[in-house]
Amino acid sequence: MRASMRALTSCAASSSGRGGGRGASKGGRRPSGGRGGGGRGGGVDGRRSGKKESDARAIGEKEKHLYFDEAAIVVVGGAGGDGEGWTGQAKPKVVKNFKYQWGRNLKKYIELPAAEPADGGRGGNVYLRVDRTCDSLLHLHERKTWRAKKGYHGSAADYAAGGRERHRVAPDQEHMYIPVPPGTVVRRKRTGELLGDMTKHGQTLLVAEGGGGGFAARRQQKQVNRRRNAKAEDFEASDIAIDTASLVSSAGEAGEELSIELLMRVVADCGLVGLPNVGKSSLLKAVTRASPEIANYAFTTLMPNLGVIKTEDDLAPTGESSTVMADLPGLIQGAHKGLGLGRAFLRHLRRTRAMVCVVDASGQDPLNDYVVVRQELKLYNPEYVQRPHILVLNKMDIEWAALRTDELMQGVEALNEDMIGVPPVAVLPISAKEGTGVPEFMEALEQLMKEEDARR
Ligand SMILES: Nc1nc2c(ncn2[C@@H]2O[C@H](COP(=O)(O)OP(=O)(O)OP(=O)(O)O)[C@@H](O)[C@H]2O)c(=O)[nH]1
Ligand SMILES: [Mg+2]
Repeated sequence: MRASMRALTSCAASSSGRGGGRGASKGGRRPSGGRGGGGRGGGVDGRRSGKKESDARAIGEKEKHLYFDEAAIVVVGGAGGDGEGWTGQAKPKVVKNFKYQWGRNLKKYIELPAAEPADGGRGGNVYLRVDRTCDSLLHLHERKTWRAKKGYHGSAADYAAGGRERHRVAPDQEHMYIPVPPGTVVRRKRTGELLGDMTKHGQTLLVAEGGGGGFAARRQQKQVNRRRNAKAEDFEASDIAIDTASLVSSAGEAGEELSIELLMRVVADCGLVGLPNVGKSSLLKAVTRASPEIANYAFTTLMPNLGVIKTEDDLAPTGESSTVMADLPGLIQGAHKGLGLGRAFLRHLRRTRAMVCVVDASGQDPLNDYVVVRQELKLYNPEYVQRPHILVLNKMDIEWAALRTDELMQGVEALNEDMIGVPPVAVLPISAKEGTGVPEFMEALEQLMKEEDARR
């Protein structure tokens, strides 16, 4: 598995639909699914009254983490183009007869029949497409409704086909592709029905189909008439316009419209969990090329960071078979109920196969910290504490932490399954800052992932 390093850029909406630059007027609304964060009110709703502020800004830098992994949008397929109305203007075309020779019984000019009115083309479909350079759903908050292009009308058939030839049917419109990050789960908003789970780069999901084009026909021609009328019967009577020249043509169908909810769960092999400020991001930095923000205060990390574990010779530029590690925001007691950043990111562990629990060995009570983290994981999802994990005792460069290593190791052994779930496969004292013990950690992790692969 591979993943690109996290760079906080919102992916460009590579849609081919009309009005790409138009911001939605009502976007930026807080997505449903009510998350905690009661204390940070004011931001979005307060700003909504602000005049023409872009929605991207309305979300506010600080509140990005509330929105980065969920979004609700409306997708609308393009309407079909209308069938061509018979205007009576199309006249038979008079052209020179190239077979004409003087003296032979051939006409000098011949008449070509008038052009048939053309059917409308199909409207564009709306697809979601996984893009690995995309790392959040933030860009979907900038625009609420995603509408694909309308189909060409029958009258534009020859223009749309780009040639001088007259076409009986206008060509189909291009489709719209909305980029989503790997690990996006898509649901129908009203019913919650699962529409797709998108994990692989390039994977597409059709979410709204474009409408069919309208038909065009002339009534006077008997043969055509029978065929055309049969087609036209598929439509409501009110859709069929009969003009003075007794033409039967129909308007294009409306495109499908659907409200969908998108939810992102990062795709990673293992997740880093622990209380805030214990050095999770520092460890990610030490073992991958990722460069997460590191600072000496709680909740430095607000959104998951991903990194690919460096290989020994670092010879895997394609990242094949490398392990992807996710650094998550810090957990606190009550996180399973939504405290801190709570449930918002606990779901990102869903796809991981293994975990790394980091505790600050220089802290007041590292063993208790470890139990708190395991309990929170268990309360959120009992299955989480059944997955294999490595316990990392970090900040061993601090003297008093190093002095109590043995005591901590023994303490861990004494913990029972009720408190921590399955025991750790390894307990490793390291210093993420200075790099001591990091090679051993990488080895243990590689071993663990190999075993996990073998088990599958
Ligand atoms: N002495 C020492 N300090 C460390 C070590 N690892 C991390 N730190 C420091 O601990 C502080 C927190 O580190 P982070 O990596 O940001 O911790 P975190 O767990 O990601 O924190 P949150 O994202 O807030 O949950 C920073 O000041 C680091 O420099 C270590 O091995 N030794
Ligand atoms: Mg961090």
